[in-house]
Amino acid sequence: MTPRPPAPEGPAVTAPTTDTSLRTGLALRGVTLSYPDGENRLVALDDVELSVAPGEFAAVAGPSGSGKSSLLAVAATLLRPDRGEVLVDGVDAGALGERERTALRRERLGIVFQQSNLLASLTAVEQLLVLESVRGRRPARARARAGELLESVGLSGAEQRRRPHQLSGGERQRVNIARALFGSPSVLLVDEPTSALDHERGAQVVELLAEVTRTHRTATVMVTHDRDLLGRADRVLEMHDGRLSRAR
Ligand SMILES: Nc1ncnc2c1ncn2[C@@H]1O[C@H](COP(=O)(O)OP(=O)(O)OP(=O)(O)O)[C@@H](O)[C@H]1O
Repeated sequence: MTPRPPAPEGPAVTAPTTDTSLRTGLALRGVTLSYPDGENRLVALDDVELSVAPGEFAAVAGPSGSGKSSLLAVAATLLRPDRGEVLVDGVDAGALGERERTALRRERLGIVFQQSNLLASLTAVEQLLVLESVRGRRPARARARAGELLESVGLSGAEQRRRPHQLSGGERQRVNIARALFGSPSVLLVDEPTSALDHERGAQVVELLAEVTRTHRTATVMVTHDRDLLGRADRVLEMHDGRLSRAR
């Protein structure tokens, strides 16, 4: 009997999906997620299908408790689904070990959380540069890129030198977006970006997200319960009891 060649090593990067629509951007296929609930389990995501292409801005709306944050946590590879696949640029996150998943997250995902999690003691530009100690880009280059990114989200040189408490809620959210873009992610995941903002500031942040999706070619998913903010999205999806359907 002829011995078989050894199986290729390493993450699923070496074995991308054959479906070309899933090779770039984000895809969730048949994703089901449940949480323990007493004797039973509460189904938070029920057979969810979602593909978002590079340069596409998808918004997910839905009432409180419908599963929006769970969707983002699974897409961010922070929670493993019970069933189904999460593909980032064609890489199946479920096939990766913990370390490789962390690397995937760092290299390909940008995440903007609902609560601004900026570090109180750092200026806006330092919020981005602190990530650099992990990535090892040359300091002068990193500083220049951080400055450019912050400028592109509308923060002047003076604002870039301020600490979070010296910035408005909208400005802090802009820093969060610039920080998420700093690693040049393929996928941008945004959780309720406007919950701490008034309507006008909220609309400006969503406009910015639409713009960065175009210029950075990210596959962007924003979840929100604010229906007034959906106009700028290329596609709107509706979440209800863990099921995702297209609204427009
Ligand atoms: N860690 C957990 N353990 C148990 N149940 C959970 C957990 N996290 C969420 N749930 C439940 O799962 C369902 C979906 O919650 P999820 O937070 O994803 O909804 P959501 O649409 O983001 O809600 P909101 O808009 O209020 O943030 C809810 O019924 C919630 O109570």
